[in-house]
Amino acid sequence: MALPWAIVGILIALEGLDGAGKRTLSNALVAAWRADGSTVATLAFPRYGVSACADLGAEALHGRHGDTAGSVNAMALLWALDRRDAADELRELIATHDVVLLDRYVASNAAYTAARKHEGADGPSVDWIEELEFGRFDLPRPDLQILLQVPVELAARRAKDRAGTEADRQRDAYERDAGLQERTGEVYDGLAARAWISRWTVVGADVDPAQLAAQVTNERRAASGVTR
Ligand SMILES: Nc1ncnc2c1ncn2[C@@H]1O[C@H](COP(=O)(O)OP(=O)(O)O)[C@@H](O)[C@H]1O
Ligand SMILES: Cc1cn([C@H]2C[C@H](O)[C@@H](COP(=O)(O)OP(=O)(O)O)O2)c(=O)[nH]c1=O
Repeated sequence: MALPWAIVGILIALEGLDGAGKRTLSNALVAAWRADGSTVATLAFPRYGVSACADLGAEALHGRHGDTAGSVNAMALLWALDRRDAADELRELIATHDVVLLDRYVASNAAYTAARKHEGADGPSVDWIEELEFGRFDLPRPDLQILLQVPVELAARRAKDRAGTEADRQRDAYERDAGLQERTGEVYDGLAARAWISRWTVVGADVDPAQLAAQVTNERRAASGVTR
């Protein structure tokens, strides 16, 4: 039964290039919020090991499943179907936590799909993703999207170094494609500039996670009138 005083949490998506440091920043934000007494749930997309669509997408990016990876739209559909299957869980998490933090969300699909097609942030692929995921699949809209904006070279170096040290992190087709990463960064900048779907906060590699966490908490409390 839904409680009349059920929490309505804030849904935040963390976005950025491969190797930008999203997972690292996500961990630090979660630690800061929990230390402050907030309840936090996290989900990372693609949901590897949980969603067959996510696993198929990753396998395709490592050369399997014939020409699947060659189809920009087929890849985008796999990532989108993974999220569609997570929609109920997402709604449940939002209803029961102060903060729900997502490591990649719909904007990843918008940015990579547009970049693969050499389109901009106001091009047809971004509209297609919006209609597919927020329209047809009725996914919850984020309240805030955080773009971790780091130089493409830095993100690429980190992704490469990580592939050397972590056994399960061999670079995939997207990570090996420097041009794609460059264009994806440009689309992300454009999505943030046009406040696509929600408000965006753009932070750099030198972001102070504790400060960012406090800023979000203050804004959430101000918006909801919550004093705790
Ligand atoms: N602020 C940072 N300073 C130094 N190294 C970092 C920082 N953030 C991430 N890294 C390192 O860069 C690599 C990629 O970070 P990760 O958080 O896994 O990126 P993403 O999730 O965006 O792909 C990891 O090896 C991580 O340890
Ligand atoms: C979630 C998502 C990821 N992607 C891209 C970003 C990455 O290059 C790639 C895999 O996602 P990523 O989270 O980077 O997985 P990994 O930990 O294996 O690097 O798929 C999309 O194009 N659309 C999406 O919706």
